[in-house]
Amino acid sequence: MSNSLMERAVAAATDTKEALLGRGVVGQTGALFARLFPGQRAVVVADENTYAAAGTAVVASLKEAGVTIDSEYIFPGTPTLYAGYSNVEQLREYLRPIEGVSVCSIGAGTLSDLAKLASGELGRSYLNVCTAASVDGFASFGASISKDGFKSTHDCPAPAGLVADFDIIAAAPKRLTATGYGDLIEKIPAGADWILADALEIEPIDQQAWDLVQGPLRAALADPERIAAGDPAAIVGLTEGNIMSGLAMQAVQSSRPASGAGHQFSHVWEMEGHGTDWDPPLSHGFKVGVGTVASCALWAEALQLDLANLDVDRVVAEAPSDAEVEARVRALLDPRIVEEGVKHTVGKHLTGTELRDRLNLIKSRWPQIVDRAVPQLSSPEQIADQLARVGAPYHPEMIQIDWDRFRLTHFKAQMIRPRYTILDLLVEVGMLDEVVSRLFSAEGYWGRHRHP
Ligand SMILES: NC(=O)C1=CN([C@@H]2O[C@H](COP(=O)(O)OP(=O)(O)OC[C@H]3O[C@@H](n4cnc5c(N)ncnc54)[C@H](OP(=O)(O)O)[C@@H]3O)[C@@H](O)[C@H]2O)C=CC1
Ligand SMILES: O=C(CO)COP(=O)(O)O
Repeated sequence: MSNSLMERAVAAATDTKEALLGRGVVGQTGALFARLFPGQRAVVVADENTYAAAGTAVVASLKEAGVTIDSEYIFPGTPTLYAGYSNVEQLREYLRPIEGVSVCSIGAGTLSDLAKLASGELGRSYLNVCTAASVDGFASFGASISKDGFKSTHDCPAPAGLVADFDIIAAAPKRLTATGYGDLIEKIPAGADWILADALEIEPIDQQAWDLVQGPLRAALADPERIAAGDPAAIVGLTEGNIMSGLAMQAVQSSRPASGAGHQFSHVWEMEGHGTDWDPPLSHGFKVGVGTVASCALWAEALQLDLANLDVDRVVAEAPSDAEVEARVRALLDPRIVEEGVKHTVGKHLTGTELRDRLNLIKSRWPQIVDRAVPQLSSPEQIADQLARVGAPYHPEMIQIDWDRFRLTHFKAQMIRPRYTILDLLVEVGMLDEVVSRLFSAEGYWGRHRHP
């Protein structure tokens, strides 16, 4: 990636002033901290695993730059730290009485989100040293935290500074690199979801954010074998791709540029607690990867539909009422997340004239949507092949999601976020049931791929 693209991304960011990416840049952490937070002392936040990966180098660099270390706040390494709100509160209350400090956190997705939200709730900015290329959330504007069982992105500022040392990141366990690939590859169907929302005048594409994510995406995903082998050059692309996605989310203060229906599959499983008690826990990117295959399979079916000849009168007449939609959500979703689900699903459900107007727009714009979405998308077979080559799961069986549960996730995923995706289009045209049945029939993608 050109330096100028990263510079443009940081310039577009609202909170991040500097991002240092390169080999050995951990040694510049102290100088960066001193530039960003002049006169402040540092609270080093890590857990035992991430401290082992980079703690000594970070502390040495802070000291060398003359930064006073107020204290170290180290979460236990086992059980694996969870992105739960109680951990945010614990860290926030530790920090609250200490004046004149900023956090220098060391970690991957979970630790960085805990530091981000705890700092954000105190109105303080912070700096993160990334220990793996495992997520796109390092530079994003919000923190993905579970509160009362519902995992969502909590608004809070992104870090003022980021350090991504490729030597540290390349040495992280291989599963973390494969998980970062899973998070990144969903930007392919997420882009198609955004094209759809743009064409239907629901959420216009922000060209700058689009370019930051989609520009370097294909190159970053191009060589899964080299990424799996830990080749530093290939891991550079993956790290940059994920950080650019975070900067794009920051620029538009929304996860839209980086997250579509494929992510929603992952969020459902996470909110159901699937794999959170495994050792190691089932990662975000592994779930997102399987969700990406599912999303591309849905898109492939949708593109075969003749929506330019949609019978709008029939669809409006057969559309369910709000009460029927609510009953369906209540029947499907886990009790812990059902109220949020009802709010989002009923909130975006259209009836009557509003539905008619939307359907007429779908009908008239469908040829244009197909023309724009086709070059953006990959087939589910291609996505599964790329995930297999990087060493990430590409089939629900590989993450212990059984068949019925997987099929039902196609419906639940539409219910947990307000974001308009391919799932919402299929719901509005009254064809989600039919499309899912086809996918799971003997001829459909999942029928033909019953096992990995
Ligand atoms: N804010 C946002 O926009 C986004 C947030 N997320 C969130 O990020 C979280 C997932 O983050 P992810 O990075 O996948 O997982 P974790 O941060 O949980 O890290 C996974 C494991 O790797 C360990 N680890 C990290 N780096 C190293 C290293 N260099 N050497 C050895 N072990 C290491 C961690 O140790 P330890 O447990 O000790 O930390 C942990 O056991 C989820 O909560 C997800 O929702 C995901 C995408 C976007
Ligand atoms: O996980 C995310 C990006 O990787 C974002 O999640 P949301 O789409 O729920 O904001």
